[in-house]
Amino acid sequence: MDRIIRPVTRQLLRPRPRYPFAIPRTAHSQRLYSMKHSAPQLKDQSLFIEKSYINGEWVDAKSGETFEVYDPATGKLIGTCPELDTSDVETAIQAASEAFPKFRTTLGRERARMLRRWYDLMMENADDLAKLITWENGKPLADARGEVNYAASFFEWFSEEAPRTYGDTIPASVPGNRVMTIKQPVGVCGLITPWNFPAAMITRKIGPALAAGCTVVAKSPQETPFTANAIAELAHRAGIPKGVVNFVTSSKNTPAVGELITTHPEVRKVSFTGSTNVGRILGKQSASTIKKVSWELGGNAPFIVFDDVEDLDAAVTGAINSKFRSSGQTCVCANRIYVQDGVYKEFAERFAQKVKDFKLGGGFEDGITHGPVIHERAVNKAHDHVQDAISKGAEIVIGGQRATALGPNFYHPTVLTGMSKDMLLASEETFGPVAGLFPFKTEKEVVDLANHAEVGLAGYFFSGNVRRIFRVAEALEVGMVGVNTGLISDVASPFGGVKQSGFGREGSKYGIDEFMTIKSITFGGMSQPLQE
Ligand SMILES: NC(=O)c1ccc[n+]([C@@H]2O[C@H](COP(=O)([O-])OP(=O)(O)OC[C@H]3O[C@@H](n4cnc5c(N)ncnc54)[C@H](O)[C@@H]3O)[C@@H](O)[C@H]2O)c1
Ligand SMILES: O=CCCC(=O)O
Repeated sequence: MDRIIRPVTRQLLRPRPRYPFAIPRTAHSQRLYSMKHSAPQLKDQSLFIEKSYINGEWVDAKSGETFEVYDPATGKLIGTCPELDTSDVETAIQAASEAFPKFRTTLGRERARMLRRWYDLMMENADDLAKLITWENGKPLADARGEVNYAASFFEWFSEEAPRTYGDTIPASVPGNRVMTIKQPVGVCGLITPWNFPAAMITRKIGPALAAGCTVVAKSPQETPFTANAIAELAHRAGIPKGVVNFVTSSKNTPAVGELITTHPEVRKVSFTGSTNVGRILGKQSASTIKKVSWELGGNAPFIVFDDVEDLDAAVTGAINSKFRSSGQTCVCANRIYVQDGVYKEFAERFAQKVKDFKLGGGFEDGITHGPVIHERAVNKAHDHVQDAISKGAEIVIGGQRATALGPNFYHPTVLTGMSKDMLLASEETFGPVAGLFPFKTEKEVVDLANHAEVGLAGYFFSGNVRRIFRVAEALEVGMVGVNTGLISDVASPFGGVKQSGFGREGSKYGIDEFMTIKSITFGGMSQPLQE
């Protein structure tokens, strides 16, 4: 893959894709971008932006400080982004706050059109967005393309929800009263998201926020700010009014920026996706001003295969999809794979065979099925889980080592058998390409094991018995269950967890409610007789 930026002059001469109305362009897109780094060849190189987006402008940190972002596959510098501090983010919050009174009064239909334009622009620029995702996150290009579709689907979906934020009329229990409710936008929202889905985690929050009539300050992850910035540029081109969406970047200042967002009185809602530990900190901070909050936190998903599975190959494929998607770095990845005694051996053989066929490498290389993990700490965590399991009696079927020849962030996809509940992998989210297969005997035993976790995001099982399907789906302590499938992510389906995986639901018909409040209006003296 040619990863050298085209000569700037050719870029400027090239006709730009036009949207069927005048696209406002930022100063950024006129300027010559830096030639100092190698980069994938984007069709529209002006989507690669080393700035933050505040009040409709691309800006630097007032301090002039920046932080560096590296390609996890090659270790090469991608570029730099502004190291915003609290005074910069205060400006973003003020911009969102000033934009709110006007934006909240726009018609749902107008907001629908804005979101639809943003969706269309994401789809028009899908190849470039996918390249940016692969570049800074490492996932294979085909997966990145899938993420762009998924991410854009939240704008499409919530463009359809925006005009339909209905209230109720409610029969009062007080004589003469009439009660109705209206739904109103909660206000300025602070959104904080992780690197594992550089596009989708952001759009899953901004889509419903804007549909509801809120304005936002989104803090993008320090590992993957460039995808977020490209999405911000598309917001600009889609005509989202200035101040309505603000994208801020920070690395070492993140805790201070997070504290500002979660304690600022003008911010009325915080929605965070990330680890349970950071969620706990943000939760405490948000309590200071009693914000409305949504927490999409860590998982440790059980994946159960019962002896009565109808199609063992489908269960193997489901487990592969669930475990190894994004090299094991999704919050809904299977972390503990429980297989009943009667099919354990056969399942393990077929599962390991599929993993042998994986091709590990840089996400831009042809034929690659799995890329690097995000950084060396992630490799170390995966390896620690493997070493811990081996020291407690597990066996390596395949993998179990760093793939050092490819680079420091690569780990061989690994399958372990003979797992037991005292191993680290049973209680901690690995967030890496390590599959541990745990044998079990009974339904009761496995449901107890599955529920023996502080978190409860997703759970999966394969069974051909309809009574068992209902029993187990209802008994699992998780927010999302996959029955005879390993893939549950869908804009139409409510996404979220229970226990220490957090609360709130994203996507679906429920997602917009996280950004609205219900106001009841009671009318008194309404039961007079008809006038003669
Ligand atoms: N439930 C979900 O929908 C979901 C989705 C994706 C990822 N996750 C979870 O996210 C974790 C992986 O992502 P991660 O390692 O980037 O998580 P993380 O919690 O370290 O970071 C997530 C985001 O929070 C920011 N952050 C970190 N410390 C902060 C602070 N003190 N104040 C404000 N912001 C702060 C980071 O910059 C990043 O943008 C996993 O646990 C995974 O399960 C959950
Ligand atoms: O990593 C968490 C989100 C994954 C998804 O939405 O499928």
